[in-house]
Amino acid sequence: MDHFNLKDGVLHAEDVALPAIAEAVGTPVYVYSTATIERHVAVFKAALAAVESGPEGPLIAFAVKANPNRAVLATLARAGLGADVVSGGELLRARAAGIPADKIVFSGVGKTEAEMRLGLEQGIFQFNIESEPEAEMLSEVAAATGRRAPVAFRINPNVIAGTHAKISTGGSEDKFGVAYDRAIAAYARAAELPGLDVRGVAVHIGSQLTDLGPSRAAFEKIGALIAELRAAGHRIVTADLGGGLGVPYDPAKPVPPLPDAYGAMVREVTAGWNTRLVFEPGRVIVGNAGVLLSRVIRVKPGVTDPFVIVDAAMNDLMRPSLYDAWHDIRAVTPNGAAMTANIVGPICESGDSFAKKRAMDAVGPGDLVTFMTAGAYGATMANTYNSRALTPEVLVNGDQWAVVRERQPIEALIAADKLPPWV
Ligand SMILES: Cc1ncc(COP(=O)(O)O)c(C=O)c1O
Ligand SMILES: N[C@@H](CCCC[NH3+])C(=O)O
Repeated sequence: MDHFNLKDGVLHAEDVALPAIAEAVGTPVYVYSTATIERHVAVFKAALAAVESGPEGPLIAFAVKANPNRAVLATLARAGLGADVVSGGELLRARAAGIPADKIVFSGVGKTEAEMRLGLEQGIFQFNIESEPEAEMLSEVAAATGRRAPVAFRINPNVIAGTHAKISTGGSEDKFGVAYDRAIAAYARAAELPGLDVRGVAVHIGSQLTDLGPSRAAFEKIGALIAELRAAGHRIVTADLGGGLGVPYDPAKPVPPLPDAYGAMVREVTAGWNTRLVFEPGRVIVGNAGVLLSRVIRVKPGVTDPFVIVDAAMNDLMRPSLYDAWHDIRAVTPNGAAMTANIVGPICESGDSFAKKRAMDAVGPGDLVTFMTAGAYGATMANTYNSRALTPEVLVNGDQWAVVRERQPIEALIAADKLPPWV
């Protein structure tokens, strides 16, 4: 359940009519619902209420990459969430939004020395490191300042997640994590490094997972590894199970497992682990909490189906062109009629297409449409291709709303380029 519903024939975000936002801010614009975000946090927390996770309970570290808007992060901070970050930039954003450093996990295969130093200075909860060379570098950086970095190795369990290849991370040919078979040797070496406090394991096999089987298989392997590591004398006190839970995009497809089912599976698999569990949900918290609101520029006849040309494009929402992802498309003021159309943006790429032969509400020039389930990996993946300024973002809360990122002025985009003296 989200909070985007028709009221008196007009699509609302909570109690705010979307045309009011479009009038005031222009289109395209991302619109997020506070109530949906808060509801998803509550549902996710409740789903994990019964897992064994030591006296402090699980650490739920929101995957900042899914939606790094500072107002969104501040909303999550208020709800008690930590953050999973993959760059110094994300770390600083999370801190700027009020997320305490001791609730921050730093993931990613390519942390630089500067990023390691930043994490150490901030006093983050844990570095999830992804290779032996990274362990060596982090140890050196930490030891140079007399610190010991709290560390978990991210393990690549060689489990195929069954999601889109571009968002699958747990196969042995993927760049992520230390190969399961190398784990024992990696921990043994890392335990000798002066700058590390190796105290955990981590795993994340992919995103938009619609079947719990692969996650279960990966977690079972992690459980076996924890036992092996302890037998080898390592102190393992944290287990980070990553993110990845899918959300419904296409109403015609089966609904992915709900957080409750995920929580029950985790509870069963992790019973007796005697670790503090960490979770890194992204999409499941914010995916259905956002829409991209856009206006139809014109409708162009096609050979079979018309092209509905909207003012949003692949630079604003990359998912359809990158992953052939489905986003439901709704009219903001549906008139009861239906149409089959190709929904495209104005960019000069054939790939700038949101949907082909889509059966949807009938719309015409000037009408508003929404791309649903755009709260995760939407605005954050936007770019300025075709010199299109970055899209603004709006956060709704009941009957209030605020611009939480202004539309980038085109002048700012142009001014960012500097001319060398010879032109
Ligand atoms: C290490 C890590 N943690 C968490 C996430 C969040 O994933 P999701 O948004 O699918 O929950 C990702 C992205 O796949 C990730 O790479
Ligand atoms: N960007 C992807 C998810 C990537 C997850 C990153 N580890 C998407 O939109 O589905």
